[in-house]
Amino acid sequence: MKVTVSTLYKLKQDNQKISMLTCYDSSFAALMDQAGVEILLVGDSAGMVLQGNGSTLPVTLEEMAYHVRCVARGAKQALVLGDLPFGAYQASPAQAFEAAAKLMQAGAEMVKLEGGEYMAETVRFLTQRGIPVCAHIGLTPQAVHLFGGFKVQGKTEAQAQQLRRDAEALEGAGAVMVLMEMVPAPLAREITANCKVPTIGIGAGVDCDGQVLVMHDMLGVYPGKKARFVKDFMADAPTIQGAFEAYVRAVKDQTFPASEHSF
Ligand SMILES: Nc1nc(=O)c2c([nH]1)NC[C@@H]1CN(c3ccc(C(=O)N[C@@H](CCC(=O)O)C(=O)O)cc3)CN21
Ligand SMILES: CC(C)C(=O)C(=O)O
Ligand SMILES: [Mg+2]
Repeated sequence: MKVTVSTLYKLKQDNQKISMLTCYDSSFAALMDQAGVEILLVGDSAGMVLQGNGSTLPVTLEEMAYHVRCVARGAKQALVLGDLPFGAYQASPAQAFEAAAKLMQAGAEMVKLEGGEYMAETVRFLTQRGIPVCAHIGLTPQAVHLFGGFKVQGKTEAQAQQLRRDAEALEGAGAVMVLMEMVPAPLAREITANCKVPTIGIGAGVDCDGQVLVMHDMLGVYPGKKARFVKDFMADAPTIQGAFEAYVRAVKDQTFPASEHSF
């Protein structure tokens, strides 16, 4: 059955975990779709794992639209989530709408943007105009140069309080999903409990409503530094299809992420 926003709400209600992987092309999209991955995130991580840059900042909206078109052709059941790239949405709600519309026309069924409370106005602008939005909080990689590296967020009580406010404001503005990256597990658990919409974690512990990994990381083919939250599912799988299936199983039965993958 086609995965929709309602499917995701129902999974949260029923305490069933949601699996998400990044995907950039049609062949992998078909394999992930077959393996039962509910959401294919066309991530701006493409700038790192496909293009070889040291950050996600060089990725353009046109490049993202191209990958969304590729993935949308391979995805039959999975929901296609398109990442808005750096510089395409931060200037104003109107700029964000134009960029989001391009990804929706390319085949995205939801868009993701990075930022906390300060992006609530933009989230409201998009959702009021028919575009489902996933809000990405915690470590927002497009702000890597402000953070001074890909580091855990929300470690001090003041930062934790800000993250709680971020999730609340974005949900209040109409975000249909909240993604938390590099957030201490107990804080992500608390935010998830207080969120009506599903939360997805990466380096945010096992108690989020779902998990996401970058495909190249979980297949063990990314040559860069391996973050703590990464597990190589290819290590114990006979095929790539098997690795995708093992990932979905591990997310569903909550054996991934383990404490060694969490902060
Ligand atoms: N291949 C890949 N995987 C990703 O998960 C990913 C990307 N690229 N590109 C965009 C962002 C950047 N991300 C990253 C990149 C590195 C770390 C990392 O090395 N973290 C260390 C330091 C932790 C700390 O100092 O707080 C770690 O041990 O996890 C984390 C997230 C997550 N995203
Ligand atoms: C790491 C995930 C959440 C992402 O935003 C991406 O792959 O671009
Ligand atoms: Mg991204």
